[in-house]
Order: sequence, then structure tokens, then C-alpha cells
Amino acid sequence: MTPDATLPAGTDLAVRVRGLRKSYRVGRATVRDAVAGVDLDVARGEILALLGPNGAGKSTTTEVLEGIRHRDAGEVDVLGRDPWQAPLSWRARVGVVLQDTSEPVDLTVAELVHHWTRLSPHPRDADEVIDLVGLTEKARARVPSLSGGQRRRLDVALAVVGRPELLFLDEPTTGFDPAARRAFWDFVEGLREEGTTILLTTHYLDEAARLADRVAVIAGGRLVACDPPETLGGALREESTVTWRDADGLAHAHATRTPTRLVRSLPTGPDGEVTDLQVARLSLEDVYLHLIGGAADDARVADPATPTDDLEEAVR
Ligand SMILES: Nc1ncnc2c1ncn2[C@@H]1O[C@H](COP(=O)(O)OP(=O)(O)OP(=O)(O)O)[C@@H](O)[C@H]1O
Repeated sequence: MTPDATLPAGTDLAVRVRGLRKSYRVGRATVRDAVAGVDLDVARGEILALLGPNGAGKSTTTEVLEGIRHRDAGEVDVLGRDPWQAPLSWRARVGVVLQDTSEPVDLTVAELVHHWTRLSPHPRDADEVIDLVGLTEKARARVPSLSGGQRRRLDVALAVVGRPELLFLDEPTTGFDPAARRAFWDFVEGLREEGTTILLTTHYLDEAARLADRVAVIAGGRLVACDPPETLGGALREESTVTWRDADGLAHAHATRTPTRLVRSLPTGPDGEVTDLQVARLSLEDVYLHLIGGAADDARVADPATPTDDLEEAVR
């Protein structure tokens, strides 16, 4: 089944993708399908997080949307243009933070950000942007002297200084310490309030849960789910895991949609209690792992309501 990653008719779209395909030639005869038919909409003002395991096709998809990679097939509309044929004026409306930081130039942080303001018709104030990304103390430092996390923050500054309508963030907080990551999240929420549309690729589920209006999961070049973080996984989210220890001290974990019934059926000790009893709803991470694990099994992805009550396993 192809999950419905499209928004209701009439939604003002920043990005519309239908049937996107891209293969790479690896060796003489082998072709690898990196993206194998993706449909995806991103509404204006939305933050969409793209999740998926290494090699799933996230970067290939975003590179096509950024206009830096040619596609084999499919329709792609980004801010009203086909990104592969879009003019320079389109590029000024789009901000990009790539996965790898660019080669350092021998300028100071302030010189570089000020220089970039000249490339945009409606730039932000350069010093304000340097402050927003937490680099004020490094404004006079030369770019090659920055740490990996600081370089990444500089990339973000360069991507947003032109006040883009649409921002691509490819693993933007890789290398950030926890405080810097939280500050970055506040910064992204500020951009959302200004109406910036953001396509965020990340491996951090807490980042997706905190920032994203919807989470799109890609595995094996296909979209396997696209929903708000709270409902991603559909019926799976109604499942709970009950864990406990039996009289012999053996630990049990059981996935069920009727946890109360299960708990009532468990044997209790002399004090009337079930040892080490815990009932937990599936987390976003559990659901994500389930989705990408089931990506090869279309039937399971097509029907997330497939009962898993038979999954009981004993773990010592
Ligand atoms: N230039 C290339 N030449 C050949 N194969 C490529 C190329 N770029 C990507 N691939 C392959 O295409 C598939 C998708 O790669 P892609 O970089 O889009 O995945 P990803 O989801 O972004 O992964 P990651 O999370 O590791 O960044 C992978 O199998 C990858 O090896």
C-alpha cells in the first residue's frame, strides 16, 4: 500500500511530489533504486520531518527538491517551480543546510554572514542571525578555526540569512551538544512562527516529535508512513507493552491492546502485587522501528492493526 502522504485538496502547498524515482548506477550492470516512487506534499508553513534508516533515500529525495539532483521520473513542484529548471530568483527563496558542512573559507564568521546578506533581496540582519545561532562570541573567529558543531551553526546562519520561504535542514543538529540542540529547536520554532516552511531530515526522534507537524518515514526508497508524530503508526499507538516478573523471577514483555485485561489475569505474589509491573504505550521510537522493520513486508505496513498479541517474549 502507498501511504497517503498528501494533504486535503485546497491546502496551500510549498512542495508537491508525485511518483518520484531516482536510481544510481553502481558498477556496470547494477542499478540501485534509491527512491522508488514517492508521493509527498508539504503545506506552506508546515514543518515536515523526514525520518528513515541510513540509505533509505532521504538525501536523494531532498536533493531533488533542492534542485541539485536530477530525477529519473515523477512530478516535482517546489514553490511553484520544477527545481531542476528553476531560475536563480527561485533559489533565493530556498535555504539549504546540507548534511556535510561546506569547505571552510578563510573569512571570519561575521564577514561570511555579512557577505551572504548581499546575495539576497530581503536579508535578515547578519548580526542578529549570528546571535540567533549562538555564534556571537565567535563572530570574529575565522571559519577554519570553528569546531564541527559551530560550523554546523554557521551553515544554518547562512541558510536562513536570506529569509527563505522554504528551508531544507539535512541533519542540522548533528554534532550539537544538548544545550545547543535545545537552543536550535527554539530557533526553528521561531522560524515556524514567521511562516517558514521547513523540511527537516533527522535521525533524532525527539527532534521530530518536538518540531514536526507531520513525520514522513522513508525506508527502502518508499514512503511507509506520513502522519503527525502523535498518530504516526495508526492503530499501533493503541498498543501497550506490559512487563512484569513471574514467581521464578523471569521477566516477561507482552504487547497488547487490552492491558487492563492482561494485568488482571497476571498471577500475584503473597502481597497481592505483580512484581516489577509496568504498562507503557509504544513510543515514537518503537513505532518508527516497527515501521522501518516492516517496510519489506507490505502486508504488515498496509495493515498496522495486525494483532501482535502473539509477540510475547521472555527476557532474562
Ligand atoms: N551518488 C551516489 N551513487 C551511487 N549510489 C548512491 C549515491 N548517493 C546515494 N546512493 C545510494 O542511494 C541510496 C539512498 O541514499 P541516500 O543518501 O538518499 O539515503 P539517506 O536516507 O539520506 O541515508 P543517510 O541517513 O545515511 O544519509 C543508498 O543505497 C545509497 O548508497
